[in-house]
Amino acid sequence: MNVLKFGGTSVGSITSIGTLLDIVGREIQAGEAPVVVLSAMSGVTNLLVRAAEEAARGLPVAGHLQELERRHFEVVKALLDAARQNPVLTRLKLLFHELEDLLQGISSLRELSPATRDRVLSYGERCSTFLVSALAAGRFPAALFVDATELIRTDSHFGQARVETELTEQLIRGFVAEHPGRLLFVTGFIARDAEGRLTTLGRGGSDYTAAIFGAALGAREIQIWTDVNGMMTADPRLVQKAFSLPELSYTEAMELSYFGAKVIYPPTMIPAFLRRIPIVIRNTFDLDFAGTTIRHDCRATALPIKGISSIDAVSVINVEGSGMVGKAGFSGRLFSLLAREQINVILITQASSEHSITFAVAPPDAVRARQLIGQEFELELEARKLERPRIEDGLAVLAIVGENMKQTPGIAGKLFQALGRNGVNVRAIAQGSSEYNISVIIGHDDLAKALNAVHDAFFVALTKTLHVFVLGTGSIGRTLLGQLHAHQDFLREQNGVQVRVVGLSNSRRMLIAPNGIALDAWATALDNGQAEPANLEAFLARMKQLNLPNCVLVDNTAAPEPAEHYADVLAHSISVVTCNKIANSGPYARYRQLREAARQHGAAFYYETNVGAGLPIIRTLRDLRTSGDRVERIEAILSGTISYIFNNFRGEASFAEVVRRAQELGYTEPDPRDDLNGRDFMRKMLILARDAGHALEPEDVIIEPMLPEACLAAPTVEAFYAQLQAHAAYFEELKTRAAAAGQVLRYIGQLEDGRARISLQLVDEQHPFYQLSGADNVISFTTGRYKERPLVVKGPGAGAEVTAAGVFADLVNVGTR
Ligand SMILES: NC(=O)C1=CN([C@@H]2O[C@H](COP(=O)(O)OP(=O)(O)OC[C@H]3O[C@@H](n4cnc5c(N)ncnc54)[C@H](O)[C@@H]3O)[C@@H](O)[C@H]2O)C=CC1
Ligand SMILES: N[C@@H](CC=O)C(=O)O
Ligand code: NA
Repeated sequence: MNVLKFGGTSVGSITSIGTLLDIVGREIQAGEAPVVVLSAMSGVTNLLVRAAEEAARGLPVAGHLQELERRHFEVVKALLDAARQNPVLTRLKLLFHELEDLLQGISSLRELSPATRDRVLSYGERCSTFLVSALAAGRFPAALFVDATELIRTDSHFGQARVETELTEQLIRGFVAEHPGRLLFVTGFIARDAEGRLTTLGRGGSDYTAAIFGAALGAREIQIWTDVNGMMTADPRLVQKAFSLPELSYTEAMELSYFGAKVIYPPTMIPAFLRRIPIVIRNTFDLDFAGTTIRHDCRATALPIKGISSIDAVSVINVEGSGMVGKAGFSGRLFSLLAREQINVILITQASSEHSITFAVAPPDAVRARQLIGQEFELELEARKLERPRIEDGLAVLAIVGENMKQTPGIAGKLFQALGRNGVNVRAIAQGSSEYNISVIIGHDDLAKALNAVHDAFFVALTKTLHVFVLGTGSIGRTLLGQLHAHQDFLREQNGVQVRVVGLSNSRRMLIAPNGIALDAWATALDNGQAEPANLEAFLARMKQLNLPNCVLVDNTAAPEPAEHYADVLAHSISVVTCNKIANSGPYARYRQLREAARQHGAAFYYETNVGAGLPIIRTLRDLRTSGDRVERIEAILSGTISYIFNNFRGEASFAEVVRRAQELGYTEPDPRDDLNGRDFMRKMLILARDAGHALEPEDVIIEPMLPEACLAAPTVEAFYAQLQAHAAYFEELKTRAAAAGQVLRYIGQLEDGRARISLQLVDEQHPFYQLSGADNVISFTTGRYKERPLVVKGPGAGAEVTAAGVFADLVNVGTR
């Protein structure tokens, strides 16, 4: 035999009651008649609470009563033949009259005692259960309405009475024995004390009723029919990727439901646990969902945690002072006091110095708790052995739960890493010695971010979502967005990373869409009504305010403004990926500051494309140094543009024409003068020198210009081209001289003994830099280990495709680090 409990939404509407009766019918067909336990219709308990409270204040309650009647009568009229409606409506009317009298009494007395309140609330279950049993009788003649107050005996703790198990079980068994073959429809939530006064089992107590009946009757399983797909890995309203759990142990279910996941009322677990009866949570509105089963013999899973629960509002109280140190019984006094005053303590931590105790309570309890402590510990406070307790508000609890934690090291590490990398400050930590639960107190504003980041960290079989804000949709930005679009499926399947572009800006327009911008339609999206005029400050402020997990800013501009903000962005634990060289090649102090900010706040700062575009140069240099090698000398060609020019300055084409072609091919900086005057190369040499350990400033890099003075002085790009053309003879002469000597022109950077310089050189066939084509870069590292034959990286070092690919790789590295 099974016990089936249906929650408020399952008895809340004409359609759901139809489904409920089908589910009962299926059970009967499958074998035995179940015991059916019902909640009040959805919303009815709240309505009764309001009616009782308003009656106690002398307010009129007729409206509430009418609403109650309407909800129930509507179902009777829709689901019962006209001929059979009358007796049902009459009996319901009778119940409503009783309720009305009761409310009138409350109103005259202007008083609502807990006992009376319980009586008022009981009408919810009594009406719904009578109603459903009457509807069922047409289809199942064995249907019988059972008022659980006849069978469940409790103490007199109104509002949350404690069940007298032995007596209750006897009564239930006796009743069932007297009614063989009947299909019982039992009121949930309500019971009675020894004096015959009505009591209730606490909010959500209908689940408990089902478990009590299940345990008394030795049910095969207790089914809790609700409106969600069982217990989930996290609150699905906050974590989109939360998924339903197929199985849980009683302890896990208890831990998850104490914190937030209101799918099942925690005390329900106890009778089921004691008799080892599985509890199956099913969804009345999704019959295909197989359910979450809570049982003692769960199958082993590889996942170290089962779920993440949360309480979104708590206050923390800090009690500290020398008076506590080594004082046996101090915490006993403190917590007995709170228990006596019915203040529920959610979480406790005590430092091993015993100098302070921190505990969390629901915000409405905080001030009272502080007052009580003030009274109880008055002497200690006077004697300054205790500080006045401090209350901190605006906090939340996040807890990871799972029995597997016990056997798995590194769980706490993973939790704190996910929190740390997302800049979530942990205010207090508690781990039960049972190791089923690690709880942390964090800022309420960080809760959604923290839940998602922790969910991504533990449920790695799912994809990790990077929330990306992109600056710049020019040559590189546009190409990057195209590559991300083309490879998003592969990235998700192979790397477990999903890139969600949530912000996009160029110098004209910007758009922020927290659910993501379609990567095949970003250009039109930037032009449509949701987008707005660009404003870098507002863009970055919104990015910080959204506080999304695994967040990355990608800078594909050549502008100085974004670089001004990197340190602040990193300080918000938002990673930065950039192909813009400005931040790394400005003052050395800023170069240091960015690394420090990234390190301190767990963010990544990746800029592989700052040197040699997609070629692995920054990474190679870092690997050399982290593995203990010492860079003695760097020799490099790092301007793709100039490389292209010298490789193609042949035949008829003038120097100016070749420069123009380099620009058209996307090798140059947005302003090609930055390439030809050596500034772009200087930035790269400076970044390399710094990454190699030298604290150089921009002016320390010596640039031997390769252009005549007039070209360098050109005030505009067009004037620049005109000057190049005007100096055609100069460049021809350079070319002829080189050819005559069997040499080629190369613009080469060198770093040795901490000194960096860039110069125009003529090299012959013997030189390793002789053989280059296209926009090739080449870099040779002479190091302690690569001494005789240097380590050389060579290949295309400019161009939109290779650069965007380098940015892409950096982004994936943020996701998989
Ligand atoms: N072309 C190449 O081979 C390589 C380029 N890079 C770097 O890539 C970066 C971008 O180059 P391109 O795409 O060629 O430039 P681009 O001129 O084509 O595009 C720049 C984009 O940045 C936007 N922008 C400018 N200021 C902005 C601001 N304050 N806020 C938001 N957006 C802003 C512009 O509207 C434009 O969409 C440069 O920093 C360059 O040094 C790095 C390695 C190789
Ligand atoms: N304009 C640059 C592009 C790469 O940084 C170059 O020509 O090398
Ligand atoms: Na690179």
